[in-house]
Amino acid sequence: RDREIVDARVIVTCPGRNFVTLKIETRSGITGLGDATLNGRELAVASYLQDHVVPNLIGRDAGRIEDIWQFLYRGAYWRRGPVTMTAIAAVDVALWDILGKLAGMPIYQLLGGRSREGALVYGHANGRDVAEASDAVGRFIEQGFLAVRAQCGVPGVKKAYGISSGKAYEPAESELPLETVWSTPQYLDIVPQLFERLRADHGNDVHLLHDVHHRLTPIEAARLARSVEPYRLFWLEDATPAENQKSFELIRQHSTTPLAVGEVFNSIWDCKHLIENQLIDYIRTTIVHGGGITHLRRMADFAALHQVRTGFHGATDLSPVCMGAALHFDTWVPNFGIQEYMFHADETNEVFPHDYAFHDGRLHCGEAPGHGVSIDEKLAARFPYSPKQLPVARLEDGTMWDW
Ligand SMILES: O=NC(=O)[C@@H](O)[C@H](O)[C@H](O)CO
Ligand SMILES: [Co+2]
Repeated sequence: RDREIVDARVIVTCPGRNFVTLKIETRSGITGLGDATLNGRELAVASYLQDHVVPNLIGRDAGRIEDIWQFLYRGAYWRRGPVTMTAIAAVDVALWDILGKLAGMPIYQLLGGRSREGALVYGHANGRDVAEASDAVGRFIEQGFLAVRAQCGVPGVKKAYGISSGKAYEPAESELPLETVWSTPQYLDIVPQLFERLRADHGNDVHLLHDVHHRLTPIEAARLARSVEPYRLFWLEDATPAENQKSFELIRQHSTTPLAVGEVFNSIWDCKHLIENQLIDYIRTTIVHGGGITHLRRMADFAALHQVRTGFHGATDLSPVCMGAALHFDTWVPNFGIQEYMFHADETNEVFPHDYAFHDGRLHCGEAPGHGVSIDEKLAARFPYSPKQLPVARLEDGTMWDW
């Protein structure tokens, strides 16, 4: 009876950017938190939880994590999709958090214990041109990062993905989507120049990553992957949209550049073909959008069978609650690859006190029971939701493209 769920509340707050958080409370007073943030579609998940999931939670045993996952996945009837799986993830992570507090153990211990000291992370360096991007990479190396993602502006393209020139990068910056214009030919020319310069300026030891962000066709992606081979990237991410998982065969045929994909996936079915045919090297699907710890454990174990490693998405639109849970997962998972780490805004960190910490190029989860992240609800209430959507991209002739 102590573990009976007596309350579950959805908290929408905007400290620096919008976040949706689910707080589940048990009869014993122990509470758990789950991130439910879906950038640009936050209120859809808030309503899915508030109106359709929470009524199903009251009265259940918080310890029945798997059964609640199966109930919410199969019981929704309309299976999968980012809204459903983000809502399920929020419940799942909150229940793992409660279990940790009941057991007096950090979540990594519940999963099977520590497999490493800290999670290798990569930071986001960007610049309007190659020189500015190289300076930004240098600053991350000075901060102790062992891995850095580098993005640079594309001549003739305003507001290309990933370019914030200095301030923190927050793509969902307008109430309705910002329309950007995209040019592939210019991009295919500048990226190899960027990495040639980065290797010349910073040497071969630092791990360098790049995010194509879905903007190439498979053969263009194959060409880019081959053209950056001399610079030995840690990975080339989202090289082409992956609804057609087979399209990655074309990239694989032409290059040994490691490939990462999956931040927009929400279940194992989105990447089963990619993984079992070893078309990728890292799976990016993360806990908040991929159905929580319960489902990500299945995905990671399946990936391990095919020597595919994890590379969790970790942008600022995934809250510290997700980062906390992700780091416990990263600490346990045997086939760990790397963890994306963008700095949250100060207000975000104040609303979500946490015990993870960065040092020696790695993020270290804390030892607190559960995932170690809490929420200051009074402070959260001072940041009302502010409608924001992600940009869109069109080609120069107006054709709708991928951002
Ligand atoms: O690899 N990281 C990314 O691609 C992110 O910057 C995504 O554009 C945002 O999280 C979308 O909300
Ligand atoms: Co990405």
